[in-house]
Amino acid sequence: MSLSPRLITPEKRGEDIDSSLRPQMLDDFVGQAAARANLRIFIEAAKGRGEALDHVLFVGPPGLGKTTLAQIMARELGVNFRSTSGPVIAKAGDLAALLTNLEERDVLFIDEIHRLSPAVEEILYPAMEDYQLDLIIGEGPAARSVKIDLAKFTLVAATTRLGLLTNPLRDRFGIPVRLNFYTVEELELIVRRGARIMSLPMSDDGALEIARRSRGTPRIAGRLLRRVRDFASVANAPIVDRKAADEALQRLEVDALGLDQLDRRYLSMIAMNFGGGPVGIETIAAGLSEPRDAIEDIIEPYLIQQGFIQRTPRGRVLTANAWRHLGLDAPNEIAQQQINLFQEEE
Ligand SMILES: Nc1ncnc2c1ncn2[C@@H]1O[C@H](COP(=O)(O)OP(=O)(O)OP(=O)(O)O)[C@@H](O)[C@H]1O
Ligand SMILES: [Mg+2]
Repeated sequence: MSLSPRLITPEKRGEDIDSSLRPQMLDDFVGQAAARANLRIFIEAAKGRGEALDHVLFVGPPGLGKTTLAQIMARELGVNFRSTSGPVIAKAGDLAALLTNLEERDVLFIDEIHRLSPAVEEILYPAMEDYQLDLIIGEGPAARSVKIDLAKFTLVAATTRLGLLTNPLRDRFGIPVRLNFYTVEELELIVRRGARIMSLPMSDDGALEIARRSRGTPRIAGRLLRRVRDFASVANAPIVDRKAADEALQRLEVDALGLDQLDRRYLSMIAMNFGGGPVGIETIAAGLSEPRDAIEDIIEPYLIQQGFIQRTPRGRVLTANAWRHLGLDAPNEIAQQQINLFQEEE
C-alpha cells in the first residue's frame, strides 16, 4: 500500500532512517501520555517478576511512533528486539523459524500484522497463548504433527487497521494500545528536540510553525524539519524563525493547517465533483488514482480528526469547515445543518 510520493506523507521513506531523531527510552518519548504511563507500569511489573511482558498491540495511523515504542519496550525490558512484518512472513515455516530462535522474554515485533496470511496466523495462536508451536511435518499419510516448546516471549505488533484483524488474533493481545494524533504542543517539543540534535538554531515561533503544520504526526514533523533546514542553510538564515519556516513550508506546498496537495485534491474533488458528498470511497479512490487502503489509512484519519470530513453509511461528506478551508461557500444545506447543530448545543 502506498501513495504517490509526497513530502508530507506519513508513510516511511528511505531518508527517514534517521535513528538520531528516534527516541531511545520512554523518558525521551514525547506525547501519548496515557499509553506511556501504562506501559511503564506493565514493564516495571514484568521486570519485577522476571517474566515476559504480556503481548502488546499498537494501533494507529502511520508515523505516530508504533515502531519506535516497540523498540523502546525491548530496550526498557533489557531484552533482544527481533523485527519482521506481516507481508514478509510468507509461509508458516518462516514464522516458526523466527519463533524458535527467540530467547526468554525477547520482544518479537511484527509490523503490519493485519497483513499476515491466515495460515501463518494459525501458527501464531498457540505460540502466543501457550508458547508452543504446532507444526505439521511431511505430507499425505506420512504427515505428523509435532509440538515444540518456545521461549516465553513478548509479541509486540503494530497495525494501522484494527478493523482488518481477526477477532481471535485481537483477543490474544493482553495490552492493546491506541496511539492518537499529537497535539501541537507535543509536536513543538519534538521539533525542538530534533533541532537541538541537528544543531539547528531555531526560535520558539519557528518550532511552533513547523509543529502546527505537521498533521499531528511526528514523522512529518521530522521530515518538515529537515526540509526547512535545507531551505535555511541555502538562504544562509542564521536562525529558523516563524518567517523562515513559513517560507520553506509554503514552497513545499504545505498549507497553514499542514494539509498538502493530495489532502487538498481529496477535499476539492469531493467539493467540486460531488457537491460535497456523500461519495463512496471507491469513487474517491478512482478519482484520485490512489489505492483505497492508502486513502483510508493515510489521508482520511487526519481529515476526520480535524473535522473536515465525516464518514457516513452513504459515503464521505465534507463539513462546513472543509468548505471554508478550501475558500468556497458551503451549499446551503450544510451551512444550515451546522447552524442547527450550534443551536442544539446551546
Ligand atoms: N513521540 C515521539 N517523539 C519523537 N519522535 C517520534 C515520536 N514518535 C515517533 N517519532 C519519530 O517519528 C518517526 C516515525 O515513527 P515510527 O516509525 O515509530 O512510526 P510508526 O507508527 O511505526 O509508523 P508506520 O505505521 O508507518 O510504521 C520516527 O523517525 C521517530 O523518530
Ligand atoms: Mg512502523
